[in-house]
Amino acid sequence: NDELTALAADSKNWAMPTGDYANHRYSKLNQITKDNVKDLQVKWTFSTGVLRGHEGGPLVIGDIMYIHTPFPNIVYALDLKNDGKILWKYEPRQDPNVIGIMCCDTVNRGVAYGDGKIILNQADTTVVALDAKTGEVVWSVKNGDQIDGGKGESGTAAPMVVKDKVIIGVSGAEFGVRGWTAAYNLKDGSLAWKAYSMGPDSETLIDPEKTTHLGKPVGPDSGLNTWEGEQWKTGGGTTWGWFSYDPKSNLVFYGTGNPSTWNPVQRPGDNRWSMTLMARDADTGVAKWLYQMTPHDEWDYDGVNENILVDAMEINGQPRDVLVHFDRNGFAYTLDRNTGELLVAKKYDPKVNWATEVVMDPNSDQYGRPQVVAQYSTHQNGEDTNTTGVCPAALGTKDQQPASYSPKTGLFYVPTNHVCMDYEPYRVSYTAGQPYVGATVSMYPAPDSHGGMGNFIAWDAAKGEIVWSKPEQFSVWSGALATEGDVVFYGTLEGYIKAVDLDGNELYKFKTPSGIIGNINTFEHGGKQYIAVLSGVGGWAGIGLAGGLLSPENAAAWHGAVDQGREQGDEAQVVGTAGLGAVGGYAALADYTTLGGQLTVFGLPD
Ligand SMILES: O=C(O)c1cc(C(=O)O)c2c(n1)C(=O)C(=O)c1cc(C(=O)O)[nH]c1-2
Repeated sequence: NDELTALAADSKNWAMPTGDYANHRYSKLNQITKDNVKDLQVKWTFSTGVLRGHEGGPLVIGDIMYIHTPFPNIVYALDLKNDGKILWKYEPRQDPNVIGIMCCDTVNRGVAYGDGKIILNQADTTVVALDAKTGEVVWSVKNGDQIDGGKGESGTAAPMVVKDKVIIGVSGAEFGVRGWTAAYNLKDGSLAWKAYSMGPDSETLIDPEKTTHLGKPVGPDSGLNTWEGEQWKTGGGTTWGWFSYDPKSNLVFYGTGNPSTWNPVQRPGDNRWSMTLMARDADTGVAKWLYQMTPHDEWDYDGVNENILVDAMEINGQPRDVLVHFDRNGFAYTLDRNTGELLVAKKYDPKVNWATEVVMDPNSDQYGRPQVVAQYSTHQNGEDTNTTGVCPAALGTKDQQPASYSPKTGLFYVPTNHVCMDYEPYRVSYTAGQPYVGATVSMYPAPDSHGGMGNFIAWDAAKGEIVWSKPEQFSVWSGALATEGDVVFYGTLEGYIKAVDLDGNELYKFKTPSGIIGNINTFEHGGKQYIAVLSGVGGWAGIGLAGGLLSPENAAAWHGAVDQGREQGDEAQVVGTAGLGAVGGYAALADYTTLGGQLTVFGLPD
């Protein structure tokens, strides 16, 4: 999309949720520098009027800022010439029952702009195009199934506009949804293509001869033959993360999530193509290459995290056009993005213990596969056995919180989790629209470390090495921003926005009204650079606060809803394992912050 490419290239704007097609989240703006960032002041604020977790961040196009909220997914257009005066507001009417089928809070990761329209992917999976000037509905399509009597599909992912299409993902692997990605025509919302994560080739848009996995054709019905019977029909592999796009190859990149259920004993096989990086032609949806990072997942290590595209990265003395992906499973992958060749796969947290390594020898029959440590194999330990001390926890060394890449330093700045877990699989039966989880999880800070649950790190993706690591008390659940002013920003679950220098030294912090799980953005208006962020604690890590689950009564209700069919334990155990294990792990957050959606805009003194 030429208009969008031009808008994104002008650093005054923040025209796409991901900053640019390459997902760099880097800005060439350089008025705010490592020397003056300590002087930052709050310029104006805006309450969204909505509680619960605020993910994503504002878009800025010219004089207008667009922000969105979690359910009910309100969109505001704010006037930058007038301290955020409301130009228009759009509030969709949605069935509130959708709240009950969202696994990890009622989040939404942002709206996209294209062709004079703002595209919203609603919780109930309706996709709406709004006139960017007036907020009027231009078109609206029902993307997923119906909530009542449906399969449990919901929407949280940010759309990406590519050429004349908008790419949309789906959530619901905790409900046995079979994941897919759809492309709609930007003009009128008609469906251009839809590609399932598993199933027959005609539905996965996989060409048995031309689509490759680690350089080899995948062969017929590869999305069927690593499943038992019809299990692929409830196979998970949802697509709720970030998209990236390379105009040179016309490929769209994204990852697929966990196979359903979380109980691995119940679904033998590699469960292709869950946990897979996918490169698809933007016009047709046909897959060029696939790479499954975690065959037969046993830990809920969804593969949906962002793919950051870097041109001509020097690897072993050779320039390669790469894709860099920090997976939930604790390995950071560097691949040739044109061929899917695996170049680097290294742990980005030294505590990762479920696998020793990813095999890099193309001649080995284990090529590309993580080498699982038997002690941490929840499958080998079996149903109703608690596998303890697995690192990372189910929410991964990194979850949805996107990293940033600085072309200036050649390094990645990565918000991470430093959390381990106990995981006990149990048998579940599938009922459409009902939870299909199949494991009880509890989480805690990585043992024998700094005691905190997060680190903010700098990563060298050519070498596969941590350059520096800054400990944080809680997981860093916000997206990072790197800038040409040699400052890197991120937010914390307690609510701080923090600025660090290129060595990770803290230069500035400010406590916003609620925990930050949004992504930090920057823009220029009236000749001045600003920093903008949404506060509003929640997401999976903050579900105890967002879902009100910190009391035994509420936790039991939630636990009962999500872990249906499971016997309840004592009160402490119920709270500890509620919210799919996050409530107990992040309980101390309640000492620092509480709910509230707010935008804060920072700038230098006049
Ligand atoms: O499997 C799914 O469909 C699905 C959906 C979502 C979501 O849409 O938010 C999350 C997850 N899984 C998930 O595994 C996860 O860790 C997670 C964290 C968050 C969040 O926003 O904090 N969402 C989700």
